[in-house]
Amino acid sequence: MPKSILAVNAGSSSVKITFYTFDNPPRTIVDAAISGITAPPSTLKYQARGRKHKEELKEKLSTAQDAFKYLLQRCFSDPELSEVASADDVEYICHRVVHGGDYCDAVEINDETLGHLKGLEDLAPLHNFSALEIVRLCKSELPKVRSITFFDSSFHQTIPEAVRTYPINQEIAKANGLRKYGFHGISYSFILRSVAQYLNKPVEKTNLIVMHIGSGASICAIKDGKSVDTSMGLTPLAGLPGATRSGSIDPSLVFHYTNEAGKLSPASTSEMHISTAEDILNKQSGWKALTGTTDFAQIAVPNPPSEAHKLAFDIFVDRILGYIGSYYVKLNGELDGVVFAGGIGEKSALLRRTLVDKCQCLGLAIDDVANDKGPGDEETVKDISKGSGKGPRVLICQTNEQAIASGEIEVSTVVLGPGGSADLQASGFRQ
Ligand SMILES: Nc1ncnc2c1ncn2[C@@H]1O[C@H](COP(=O)(O)OP(=O)(O)O)[C@@H](O)[C@H]1O
Ligand SMILES: CC(=O)OP(=O)(O)O
Ligand SMILES: [Mg+2]
Repeated sequence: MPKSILAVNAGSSSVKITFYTFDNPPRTIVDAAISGITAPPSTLKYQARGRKHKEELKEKLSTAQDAFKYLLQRCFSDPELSEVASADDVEYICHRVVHGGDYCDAVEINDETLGHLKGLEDLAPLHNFSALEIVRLCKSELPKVRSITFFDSSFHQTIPEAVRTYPINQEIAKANGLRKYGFHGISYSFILRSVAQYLNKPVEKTNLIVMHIGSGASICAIKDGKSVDTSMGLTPLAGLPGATRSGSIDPSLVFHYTNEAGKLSPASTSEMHISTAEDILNKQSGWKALTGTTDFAQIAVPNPPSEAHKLAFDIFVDRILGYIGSYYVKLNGELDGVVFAGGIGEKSALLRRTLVDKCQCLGLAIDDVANDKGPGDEETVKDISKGSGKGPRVLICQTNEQAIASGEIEVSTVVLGPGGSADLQASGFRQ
């Protein structure tokens, strides 16, 4: 029987997996996701062969690894999916890894690349550790299957030097790799391709401001099909606030928060060295600190349950507007569209309307009916702009980071060969 490709996306609050056929082009066999890992009970979404299923899970899945094991078992034990019954049916596992340092391309996992990636774990404390734990699990429990890692940061290698450089001592900056990397690049790559196709424009002539806003939130300015700026930085902490992240703050705040903040966190292990300050800003801030919930669906409501919920909403709107204004100027006002994506961007009509109403001076306008309805299940891109087509479009894109494995997006030079015969050496994987 032909083998399959498994794609894994470990986000900060969710794990999503998709099995694809190893064909050209690949077809989806099954999509399964667990969300709400940081706000139990977790929810399972499962979709295969036209069957759709959603359930609240009784099992306590508090880590990405537990969620991944659960999802894998669920797919392998589905009697209707004979083509993915065990690890023997899988040719490759494609992992989304958030921080890839200077890697421009995907890499195949071996002892050397795994060692290199381990060195980057501290730079994405909510992500790389979990993703690499899944990589390690696959290595030990599915040893015959080759693992390929794709990086969120690769898409942003085109950011100009003046934008990616922090104004600090450059010897120290270069020695320690201290620069803006940017993340959510696998998603931005998928969105760029999908939106360019939708607008009937060549990718290399497409100019967009894209928001990927979920538990982690970022925004990206894309000029002529290339990332020219993005709100996240050295780590995914910079820029917009998120479910548990503060986003950008005055760096000096760390020294005034508490004199304990510089110490290593009690949660630090020999695997992960994160300071109390990093723990507070990454895991104990954002919506959780302001309102007690990490679920933005409880915040983005017409009548917020408390002043704190309203404040959280207003803060998010304020920070996003700041970036839209800045990126509009950086793109010289030459904009094909503003795109909403990610869990919040795709689902919150209220946030989209509030933001677009405040961007009228940029020529943006929203169609309330289309906005309230949102995209249909099979609709990757939906136009929610008001008006005849003049001015930048306002779009929703249902992003798909697992599509890294489908070969449809150009995260790197990697091409999974036709008919399932991938030649890793020739196709640009570093081994
Ligand atoms: N209807 C909704 N309105 C507003 N926010 C929502 C809604 N549904 C889900 N969300 C938000 O989307 C987040 C998940 O986004 P997602 O991009 O899937 O997660 P991750 O960052 O883990 O990849 C949830 O934590 C929740 O805050
Ligand atoms: C980079 C990042 O924050 O990812 P996620 O939104 O999946 O947590
Ligand atoms: Mg995500």
